Amino acid sequence: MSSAASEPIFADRLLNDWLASVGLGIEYSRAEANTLYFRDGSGREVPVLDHVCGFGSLIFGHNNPDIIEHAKSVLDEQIPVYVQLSRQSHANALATVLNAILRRETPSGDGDYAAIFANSGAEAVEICVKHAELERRARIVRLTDDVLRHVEEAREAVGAGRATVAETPYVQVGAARDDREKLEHLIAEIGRRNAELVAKGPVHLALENAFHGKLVATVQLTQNPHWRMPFIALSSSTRFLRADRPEEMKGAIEDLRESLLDILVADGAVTVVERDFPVIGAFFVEPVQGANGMRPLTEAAAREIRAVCDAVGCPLIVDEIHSGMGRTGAFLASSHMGLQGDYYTLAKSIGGGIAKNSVALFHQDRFRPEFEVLHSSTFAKDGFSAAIAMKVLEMLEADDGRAYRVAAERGERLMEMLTSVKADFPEVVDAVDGIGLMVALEFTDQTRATSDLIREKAGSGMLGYVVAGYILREHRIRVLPVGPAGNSVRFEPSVHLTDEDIARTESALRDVCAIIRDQDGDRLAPR
Ligand SMILES: Cc1ncc(COP(=O)(O)O)c(C/N=C/c2cc(O)cc(-c3ccccn3)n2)c1O
Repeated sequence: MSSAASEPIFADRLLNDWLASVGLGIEYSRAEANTLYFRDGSGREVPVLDHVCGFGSLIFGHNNPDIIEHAKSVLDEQIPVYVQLSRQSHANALATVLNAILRRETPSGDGDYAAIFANSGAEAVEICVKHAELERRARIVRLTDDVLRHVEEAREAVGAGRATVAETPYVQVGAARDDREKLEHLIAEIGRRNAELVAKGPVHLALENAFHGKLVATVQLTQNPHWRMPFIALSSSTRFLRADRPEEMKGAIEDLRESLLDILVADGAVTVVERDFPVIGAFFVEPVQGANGMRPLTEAAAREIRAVCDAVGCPLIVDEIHSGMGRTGAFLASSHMGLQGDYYTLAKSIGGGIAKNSVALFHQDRFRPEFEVLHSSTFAKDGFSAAIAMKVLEMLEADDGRAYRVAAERGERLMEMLTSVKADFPEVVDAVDGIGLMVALEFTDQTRATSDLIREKAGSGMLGYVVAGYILREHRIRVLPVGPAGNSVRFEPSVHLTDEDIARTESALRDVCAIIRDQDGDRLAPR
């Protein structure tokens, strides 16, 4: 395999060709704070304002000097990085700091979350899928043990002549007429049906336009069909629900309801009863939807989702991988809307922009200790990423949480600017949304635009990428679309965002909005 430049291409051939086609095929050579640098044809360093910031994984910016210094110091000390299956007190030290923060930021404030560390956000979510299944299976075992005990009681009662089996139970389970005199056939039919139900996997709940990762289980929790459908046969199914339609949520729960058959003896009669079966494994929720225009949940939706999980008995998993770690002006975005989780996931900025790390946190009332040895991975909980995570938490919590206040204030300035652009271009900007430094601007539907280029790119979901290529080329600012829609641009810079950065961004956005307003699409054409 070789490219026109005669060098062999073994990685990213398709991706790099596509990036070049939309004007994003830049190779960066240096990165610091909110700035990326690339070298132009004459070798000169060209600065680019970065609003993508590692898809929101750089709350303290690229190569933050304090984090880099800490990394160098721990490496110079030759800390043990990989010492699996030994006492690694740094894990509990990190979990202790996280618990103190969760006690402050969760609505119940009753803290005590067990921590399982991993290597990526999706792995943290996969861990939640696995732990939720442990919980669900434990509920199923309690139910099936009850049924086994009741079957023995029925056998004993009928055998001793203390109970009889009328017609109804046989009809209930559809037993054949000639089998209706034999209790054993009733028991066998109940056992067969229950075994079928137990053998089925769980159904998971998530919100429409959810993004929870792209591993085998998590890609089924990510609604984008382009990423999810090719692998749908590999994992449990998900019911995607609208957070703003509580009645629909309730209807979906009813629609998914399954019953386990049980057999009871009362007043000399054997009866068959139906018992709720735990089909739903968990409800996965992003407090701010990264792939859905950075839309935050409302407090009402947070209450509804909590009520659904309480009614169903499944864990509510708050996925803070994108929204957490201070990005929205609080450690947890869910603290803004009072969303109380049973599990929490964190990743991205916990790595300080230089390490890979993630964590799943399980409320002690639900945590199953055996899980600590059921899930593992070679690089998880390593000494280096833990040291970096401790430094990041220290920086976030410093000066009574100054970083959160800075994120909130910078986010307000950014949102003010976006709102003013929307006000001046009502026919071009459909929405601006988000919290803190997790915001997005969505364009109006351009699929019927008069400009051929704008219409075609909007129709293929590529308008946001072409706009990003234009802004990069003409304004030296890096933005990317949000999620599958593609007709939006996301802003998730670090706390180092300056007023000048915001002014430059405004100028670039007004330029693009004027192009779209005037349908001057050819100016957007990648060069
Ligand atoms: C809430 C949430 N839960 C789990 C994950 C998965 O974390 P990892 O990427 O660390 O596995 C993410 C990470 N987000 C990645 C992401 C979020 C997003 O909105 C778009 C894209 C993306 C990626 C490639 C191309 C286009 N878009 N990627 C997340 O935001």
